[in-house]
Amino acid sequence: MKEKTMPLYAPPKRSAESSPLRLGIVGLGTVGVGVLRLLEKNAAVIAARAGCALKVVAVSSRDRHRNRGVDLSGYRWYEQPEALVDDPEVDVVIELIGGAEGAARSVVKKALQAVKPVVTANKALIAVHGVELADIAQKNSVPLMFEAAVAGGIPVIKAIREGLAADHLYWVGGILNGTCNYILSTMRKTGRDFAEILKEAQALGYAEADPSTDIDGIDTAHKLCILAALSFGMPVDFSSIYIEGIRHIGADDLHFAEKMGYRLKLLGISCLTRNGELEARVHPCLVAGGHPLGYVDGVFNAIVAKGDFIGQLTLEGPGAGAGPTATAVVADLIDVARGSTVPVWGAYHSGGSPIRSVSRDMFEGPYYIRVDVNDRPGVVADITACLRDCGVSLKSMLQEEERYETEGTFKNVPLVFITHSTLEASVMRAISLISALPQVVGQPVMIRMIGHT
Ligand SMILES: NC(=O)C1=CN([C@@H]2O[C@H](COP(=O)(O)OP(=O)(O)OC[C@H]3O[C@@H](n4cnc5c(N)ncnc54)[C@H](OP(=O)(O)O)[C@@H]3O)[C@@H](O)[C@H]2O)C=CC1
Ligand SMILES: N[C@@H](CCO)C(=O)O
Repeated sequence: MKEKTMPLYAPPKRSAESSPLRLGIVGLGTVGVGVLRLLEKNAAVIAARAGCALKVVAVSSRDRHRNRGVDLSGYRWYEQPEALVDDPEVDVVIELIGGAEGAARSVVKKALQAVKPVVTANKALIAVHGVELADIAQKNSVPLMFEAAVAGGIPVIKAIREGLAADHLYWVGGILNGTCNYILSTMRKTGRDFAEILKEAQALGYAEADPSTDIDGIDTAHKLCILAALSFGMPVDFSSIYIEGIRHIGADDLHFAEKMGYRLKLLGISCLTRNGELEARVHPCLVAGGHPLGYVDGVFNAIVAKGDFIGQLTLEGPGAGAGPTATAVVADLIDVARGSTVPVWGAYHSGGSPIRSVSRDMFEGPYYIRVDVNDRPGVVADITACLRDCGVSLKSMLQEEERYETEGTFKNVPLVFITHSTLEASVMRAISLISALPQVVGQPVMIRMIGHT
């Protein structure tokens, strides 16, 4: 057995048992203000569970004069978030700025180097610089906590790192971005426009400062990177994760998916392959009816974990927004106050390079392929010949009544094919042959699928 490399963490020193744990918050946006409100409203229950009061003493944000709807007069204000770390009365630093670089990174690094516990909701930072930060935290025996970084209010990090600590997990993934799930499920239910629904998600405080981070799948990949690291006990190289967002998803594909008994979700999926390699990917995915992820709608997130002894476990709840995210941040603060901590990646190990995901050629599963064609005799035979030549087996096919404009005497119609489980490399080859057929209009659309379990 490997020697444990991380000494036990001692709770931050307070002047007396009864004295409060003193907090400094950098970033007073959706989550920062949510944390202030929660700490104030639930102060008594939080103190009872933490063993001491949690008291905010200092804050920092960009604009001192912005009305945030909360009274900040009782806190010391820092123009520079790094200066807050130097405040000797700040026991714990709470980073709620966001972003993998800039002030968020320098504040967290500085706090850990100063042996001040850090609580953050910043998945970008942990996914991209987690290895470096975890090394500092472990070297200094200081907690680096990030429950809020994955799936907002769902305590998934605690569940995986502590609740499932005894099991060998081999699959973990799910719906990890509230904004995308809100957009896709609202589009499906209302038929409304993508851009309009995105604006709504922004107004509700779900979206990242730059919402392309959400809709291009990057936020999901950040969270997946953290989940995979915790599930498989070692850091994951973020740059190796395959990422595809939801910009290209149109009403047609939502319609066909529904008609064929599937729901379209943006999923983050990570698993160990038959060869024991890591597979980590983010992409829109058709989920079969009856699958636990199929009916998770709106801003809700859900995570499925599979392990040798647990079997399959699903956690579902609000994945974004001020209230849910604040509960995760404050739960971490309570752990810090109690002096309880766990190794950052869930296992005591001596470090090592982050593991990389296999490439997309190796992905395996069923696929949905939509091809818009000029409806001439033999077109289906030509397409299925391409699939046959690439070793791709068909499970089902759908052709609706023609709905497209006429072109000459033949109409353009969408054909939808669902394949049996197959290698992505074969599907990509087949699609490139299909797109070269003269009857094919535009580019075929390919969407990955997962089955019932
Ligand atoms: N919103 C959500 O539902 C969730 C968010 N998160 C994560 O929580 C973190 C915060 O997100 P959220 O509250 O939504 O973000 P917001 O954009 O609402 O707030 C960010 C805050 O950081 C402040 N800020 C930005 N740059 C600096 C800087 N250089 N120095 C000091 N303060 C700065 C801003 O200041 P000012 O207000 O003065 O402009 C603002 O108050 C992010 O890491 C995000 O990914 C995690 C889970 C859910
Ligand atoms: N922008 C993120 C916030 C929660 O991490 C989301 O929509 O899920």
